[in-house]
Amino acid sequence: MKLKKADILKALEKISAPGEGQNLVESGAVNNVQVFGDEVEVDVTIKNPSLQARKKTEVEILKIIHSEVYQKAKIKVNLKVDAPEKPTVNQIKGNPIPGIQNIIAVASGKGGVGKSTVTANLAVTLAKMGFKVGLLDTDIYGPSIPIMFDVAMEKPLSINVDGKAKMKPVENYGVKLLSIGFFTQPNQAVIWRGPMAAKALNQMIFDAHWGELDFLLLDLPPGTGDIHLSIMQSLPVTGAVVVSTPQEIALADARKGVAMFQQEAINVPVLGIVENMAYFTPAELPNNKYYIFGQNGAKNLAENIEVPFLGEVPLVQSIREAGDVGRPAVLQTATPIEGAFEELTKNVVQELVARNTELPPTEAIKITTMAGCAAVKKK
Ligand SMILES: Nc1ncnc2c1ncn2[C@@H]1O[C@H](COP(=O)(O)OP(=O)(O)OP(=O)(O)O)[C@@H](O)[C@H]1O
Repeated sequence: MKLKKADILKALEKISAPGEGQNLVESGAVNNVQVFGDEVEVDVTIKNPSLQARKKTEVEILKIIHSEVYQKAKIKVNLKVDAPEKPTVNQIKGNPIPGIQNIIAVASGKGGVGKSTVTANLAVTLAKMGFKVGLLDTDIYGPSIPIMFDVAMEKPLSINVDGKAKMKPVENYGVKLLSIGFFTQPNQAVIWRGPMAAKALNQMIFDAHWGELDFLLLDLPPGTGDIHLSIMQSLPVTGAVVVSTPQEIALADARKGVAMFQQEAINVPVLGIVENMAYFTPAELPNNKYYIFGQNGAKNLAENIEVPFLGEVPLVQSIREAGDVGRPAVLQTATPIEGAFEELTKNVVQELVARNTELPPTEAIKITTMAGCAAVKKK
């Protein structure tokens, strides 16, 4: 028997395209029908990639041609799937905090690599550039921001905002600060259970009067634990910065830190990796570099896992001293340290701008130009 293409197409009109309101022919799913005597070949492309949809479409095509056109037709179905690409942009999660434009989480896999030191100097550099900056120390295990900003003895005041009692961040060096350390005794070992810590953090985020901020930096606890998850879930984190030393064991943990942000459930864009303690420079021999923890480790890691490398910070005694006395090192102007942090901060802002242009505008992302960034203008 000689089959007719028109009859086949008419029969195929009785099948609906999976996941679409139209039939297979109307929707354009049928790309081609070829007929050779009693043989039929149907090329069809559907949008639903599930195995069930593919099987169902194929079986329906066979059935309808057999029942409506010719029972003994020899049918070949070439089925392709053209699923719409998943949006590659990252989603902003959590409730936006009114007035806060960008939230940057600073993380490290391993403890003690200088995450708080980098966060503090990044915050002060952004403030020096003219941005409005807040820093939330979420490190429940060892909150060091109050010491690094010389405000360890201060307590946030309660103020009345629109009839509600709100916590007023402590301020120093142009940076608004809240830390879990303000609510614990210095000598007391606080054992936070996940939900308790999450509650305390939520209060510091949502019951605080941060006002207008261009950037809220989050100093995260080291590692990749529960607390990280609850922060990522309750806050629209714009991007993450991962700090590592060039040392092998720190790098292995930094890799995990990056992977945590990139997990599908978290999906926070990684702005890049910072190499802290990249080399040691003695004050009396400023041109000598000693690669105590190895050379370019974090830089190579960044290249390897294809995330931006944001910059390197040397291991310098004055950075440690500045942290201990509560005056971040970048406050000493015209030093190589100030220069290194300016370069780093400029790169962070640049990556943030790039990331914000790729995302649909939301309350959480508004910085779209480098205007106001003094370090950028200088270059
Ligand atoms: N580039 C640097 N040069 C000299 N000392 C540094 C440098 N970076 C950090 N330090 C010092 O190393 C110690 C650890 O730094 P920091 O507390 O910032 O690390 P961390 O990763 O935040 O630690 P934690 O795991 O406790 O959160 C501090 O004494 C700090 O002053």
